[in-house]
Amino acid sequence: MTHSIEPFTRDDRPCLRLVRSDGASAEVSLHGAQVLSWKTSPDRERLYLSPNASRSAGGAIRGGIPVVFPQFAGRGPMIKHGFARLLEWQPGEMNVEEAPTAILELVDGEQTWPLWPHRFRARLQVSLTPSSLTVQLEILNRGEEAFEFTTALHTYLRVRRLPGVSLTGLESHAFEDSARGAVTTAATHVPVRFEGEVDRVYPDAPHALTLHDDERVLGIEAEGFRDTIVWNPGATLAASIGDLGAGEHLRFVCVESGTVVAPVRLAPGERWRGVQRLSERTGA
Ligand SMILES: O=P(O)(O)OC[C@H]1O[C@H](O)[C@H](O)[C@@H](O)[C@@H]1O
Repeated sequence: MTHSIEPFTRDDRPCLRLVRSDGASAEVSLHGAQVLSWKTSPDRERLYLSPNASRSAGGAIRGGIPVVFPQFAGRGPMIKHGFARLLEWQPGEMNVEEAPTAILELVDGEQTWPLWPHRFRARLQVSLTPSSLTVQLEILNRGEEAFEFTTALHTYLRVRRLPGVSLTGLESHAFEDSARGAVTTAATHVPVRFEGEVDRVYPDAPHALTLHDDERVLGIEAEGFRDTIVWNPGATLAASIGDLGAGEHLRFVCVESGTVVAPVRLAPGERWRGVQRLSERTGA
């Protein structure tokens, strides 16, 4: 069997399914260019998608890999996390030769100008490499004035047992604690664990992290992105979020590669690229 990329519909939304000859697969929605599923084998889903995720045309989808652009969270005047996750992207080039690779694009237009008066092209490239998923976001300034943006790949990683989950690689780094008024907090010198709400921004964070979920191990590498965001809403907040629900916080952690503290500035004609790579290391 060879690799393939096929269109299909999920919850009334046009999507692409990438399949590797070794059985790995990924699904990407044109809505938001959002990766909704990554399976390293047919029965091994690695991403979390909420069973209560919005199915409405213009809504944000809770789970997978939302593309946050051109504003992270409330760090600016725009709607939370910007508009990229709310709009329909266009399918671009596809390649199934070495690794199934799909490109989706969003360019500025009447929908974006009222929100952000800049001329840009965003391109998301999703590649299904052996035991790994590589997602690259490229932003081009196609206008005549410089602009600034913040951005992130807001990855929801599925976990089997939240109390058995730890994230290593950030132990010696201070962070902004968004769950406690963004107060700067000294390095903890222990792996991140998820007991209650965790909402942290690690500025200029290391670019190789490891998520342990009991015996399962996942590598998270970033290039081009400066910061790392770690989020789990905890029980109380999860229960109050309509498209999550009681108990859903037990099924994921977000480990986000972003540039959110100091915005990226692009001169006319300039491009910026950020990559997040998820790699299955070991475990059943
Ligand atoms: O609910 P959303 O708009 O998708 O945002 C979900 C979360 O995104 C990031 O991880 C932020 O750090 C959190 O503060 C936020 O709650």
